[in-house]
Amino acid sequence: MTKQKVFSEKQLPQNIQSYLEEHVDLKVWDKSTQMPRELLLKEIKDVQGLITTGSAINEELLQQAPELKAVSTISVGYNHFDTEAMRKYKVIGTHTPYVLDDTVADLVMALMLSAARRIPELDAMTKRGEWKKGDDNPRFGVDVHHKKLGIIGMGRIGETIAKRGKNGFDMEVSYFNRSRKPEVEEKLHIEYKSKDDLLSESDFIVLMVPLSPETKHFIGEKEFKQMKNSAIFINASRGQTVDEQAMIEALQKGEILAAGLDVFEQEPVEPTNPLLTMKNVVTLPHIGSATAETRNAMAMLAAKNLVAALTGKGTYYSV
Ligand SMILES: NC(=O)c1ccc[n+]([C@@H]2O[C@H](COP(=O)([O-])OP(=O)(O)OC[C@H]3O[C@@H](n4cnc5c(N)ncnc54)[C@H](O)[C@@H]3O)[C@@H](O)[C@H]2O)c1
Repeated sequence: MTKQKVFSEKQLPQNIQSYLEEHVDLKVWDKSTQMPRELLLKEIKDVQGLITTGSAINEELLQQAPELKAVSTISVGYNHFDTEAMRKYKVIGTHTPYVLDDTVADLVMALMLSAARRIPELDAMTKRGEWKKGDDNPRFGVDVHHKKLGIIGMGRIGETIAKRGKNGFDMEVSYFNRSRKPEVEEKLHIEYKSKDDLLSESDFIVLMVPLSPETKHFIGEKEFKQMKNSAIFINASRGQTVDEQAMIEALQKGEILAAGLDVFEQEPVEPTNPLLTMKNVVTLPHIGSATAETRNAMAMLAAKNLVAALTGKGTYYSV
């Protein structure tokens, strides 16, 4: 039987490429740079499967891929999928939940600690040779342990962060979510709060909702004003869940103390973005799941998802 054609717009580790080659006729974009859209549109004309990381899977693309049956993203967020258009064209979408939860939660803790203890700012100061003997008050940060942690979005990753906050740092953890999670409340001894209460009472606010029309600018001017002036805000979800201009103003006006950001409204972030020059903002280039082990696990899951979706054998995580 002839193998189905699959295109991967991302280079894959050798073991995953070998796995795919056993099952499908694989072609890979062999450069480490982002594949230009027009080339992707050419490559997908006669394929049944596509492996992607963030390209828009929309009507424009689907129209040009008459044989496409499944698209597998190496990510858990799938806001780049136009799910309605994919349903219309009968194209299955798959993603990679669970395998990255601990890695993203670790990064969120790193952002909390870095912002609270001013790690990047003081690391840079130390390396500039500006560490002088004397009073160290100017280098004081704030504690993380025993503080109030409010998590917005108590899903797979939110729960993993709650566990770390509660068990690792003795924090008082509360959450806001679309639906209450009594089993998680009981298991982790955490409390459900309204969005308003969570925003006004938490010392650390972590945003972990998926990006959707409903969550675009989920945190904006009103929400920043509700936060304590001492609050530290962390976003590791998607840049557009936050009104970035409102966040910049909140930081400039001292309405919140600091922020830790893995994601931005525009990625890569523009070099002129005011957030990049603020000492009380920790900035990262969207590396939530970026460890060798986890990216490998995500790529393998994406490969298995795609093979299962194309062959109808086995299970896959559909979006
Ligand atoms: N920074 C990174 O590299 C990185 C890595 C992985 C995931 N993410 C982002 O994190 C998101 C969450 O991942 P997850 O695996 O925990 O997803 P999940 O689906 O398990 O959890 C999301 C939670 O948000 C809740 N939610 C959705 N809309 C809501 C709303 N309007 N109001 C309140 N709650 C709402 C859901 O009920 C769910 O409990 C992903 O969609 C992705 O965008 C970022």
